[in-house]
Amino acid sequence: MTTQSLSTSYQETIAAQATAPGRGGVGIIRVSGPEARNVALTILGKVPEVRKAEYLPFLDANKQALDQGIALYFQGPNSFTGEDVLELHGHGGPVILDMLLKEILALGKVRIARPGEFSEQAFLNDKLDLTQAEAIADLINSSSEQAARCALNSLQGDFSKLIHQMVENVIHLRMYVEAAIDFPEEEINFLADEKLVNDLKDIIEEVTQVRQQAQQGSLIREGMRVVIAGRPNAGKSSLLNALSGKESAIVTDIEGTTRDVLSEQIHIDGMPLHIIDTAGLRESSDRVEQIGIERAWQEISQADRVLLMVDSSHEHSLDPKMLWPEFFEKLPENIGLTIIRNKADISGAETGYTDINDHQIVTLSAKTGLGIQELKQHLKDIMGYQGNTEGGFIARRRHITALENAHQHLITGLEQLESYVAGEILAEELRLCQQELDQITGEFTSDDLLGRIFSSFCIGK
Ligand SMILES: Nc1nc2c(c(=O)[nH]1)N(C=O)[C@@H](CNc1ccc(C(=O)N[C@@H](CCC(=O)O)C(=O)O)cc1)CN2
Ligand SMILES: Nc1nc2c(ncn2[C@@H]2O[C@H](COP(=O)(O)OP(=O)(O)OP(=O)(O)O)[C@@H](O)[C@H]2O)c(=O)[nH]1
Ligand SMILES: [K+]
Repeated sequence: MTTQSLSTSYQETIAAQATAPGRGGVGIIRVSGPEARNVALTILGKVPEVRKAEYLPFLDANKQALDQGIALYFQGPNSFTGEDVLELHGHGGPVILDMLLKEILALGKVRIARPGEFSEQAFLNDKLDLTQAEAIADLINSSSEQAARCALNSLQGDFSKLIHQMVENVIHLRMYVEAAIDFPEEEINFLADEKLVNDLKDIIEEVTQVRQQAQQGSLIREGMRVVIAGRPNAGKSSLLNALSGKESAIVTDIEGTTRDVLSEQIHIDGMPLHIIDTAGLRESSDRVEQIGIERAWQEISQADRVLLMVDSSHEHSLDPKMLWPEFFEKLPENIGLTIIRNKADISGAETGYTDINDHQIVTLSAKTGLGIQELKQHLKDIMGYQGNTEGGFIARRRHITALENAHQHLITGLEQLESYVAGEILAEELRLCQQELDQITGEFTSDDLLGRIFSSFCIGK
């Protein structure tokens, strides 16, 4: 871990195609860094007026026109990256754009950008913090309108603001506690002050709330993994089809139809879900089916939720331990389970949601669609999905982990304070808490982390 205050500006100039590869109406080559000016002088014969679109030929080394396009010039630090930026908006054909990029690289002072490097420059030049840079990638990759709106909220700084607020409060407490330690005669009085305990509890509450919001944000970004498991012919593939609204999986009355894992991404009122259909679980001597069953268990162990599907016209128990003891024993403890009682149309069971002895049960018919709506509602409920993006922001696993760690440091600090009036330990826990929060925005990071984040961006971003 290293603390970063990289105010040093980039020495290198980078270039890449900013628009997606392939044919398009317009294609953009972006150049960022100290050489952007010289590139403009060579390719355009002039440096365009700042932020004013100019229509002019793009020239090769022999002053021959390669394309006739629009150029935009931004003067650092007033640009996306904080460096001088030249944008060449040409005709969007792969050959033309390649020729243009080659011409720029041939000048010898510009190299091709790594994936995410423009955004990395922006981060290193303090144009964006880390959550905002991540939000750009999430905005581009978002698979629903909800996700896009939340990513934009993050990009505009909503998430960062919450983090900064918490950091500020932690710093305030640290100053108080450290002052107390510095005056040993007063220390006990200082630390025994009820206000300190209350302030600490307030911050814990704040972190808890932001963590919940972040969980929503991560759910919106990634989607919950819901695995449908059960015996052959329970109707698992039929349920996948009913939820996805298409005939993704083969449905037959032959047991063991599904042999491999099938996955569909769907949205319920904007909540993204990965629905995973698995091979029916049973003893089998068929090698292919056995592998399918192994894969089913792998999926189950990685699920956010398992839907255990049973045929309600055959199985009457509502208690999974009775219903299927072997399944229940093998199910990892931390994975939530909902029992789906299918084929209500023939069993006559009443459709809808019930919970009995802590077991959550949805009765439905995958064939007729009765009860599907209630299942969707149930899935929203268990994820605490609200469906509005007002103030929502996108979040990643790493943010949640940092918030969890920050929370843990506060809890430990509070315990130490309440049980032992241990000022030194509290001060240390507060310092570690701040460090965790600072990692979220990137005020405190490692090169390793930055590398991992930016390298997952697309090229030209
Ligand atoms: N043509 C083009 N469109 C684009 C981008 C781009 O780089 N080029 N963007 C790339 O992702 C996004 C927009 N992001 C941008 C962010 C900052 C600045 C910029 O010039 N910032 C200056 C001035 C700010 C101001 O006037 O408010 C600055 O920060 O000082 C430009 C684009 C989406 N559309
Ligand atoms: N009556 C009725 N039949 C259903 C219902 N759901 C599924 N079925 C039938 O049950 C049979 C098995 O359905 P599938 O969806 O293939 O079952 P599965 O659990 O995926 O089966 P495997 O792939 O063999 O594990 C088919 O004949 C379906 O038409 C339902 O709600 N009501
Ligand atoms: K089947």
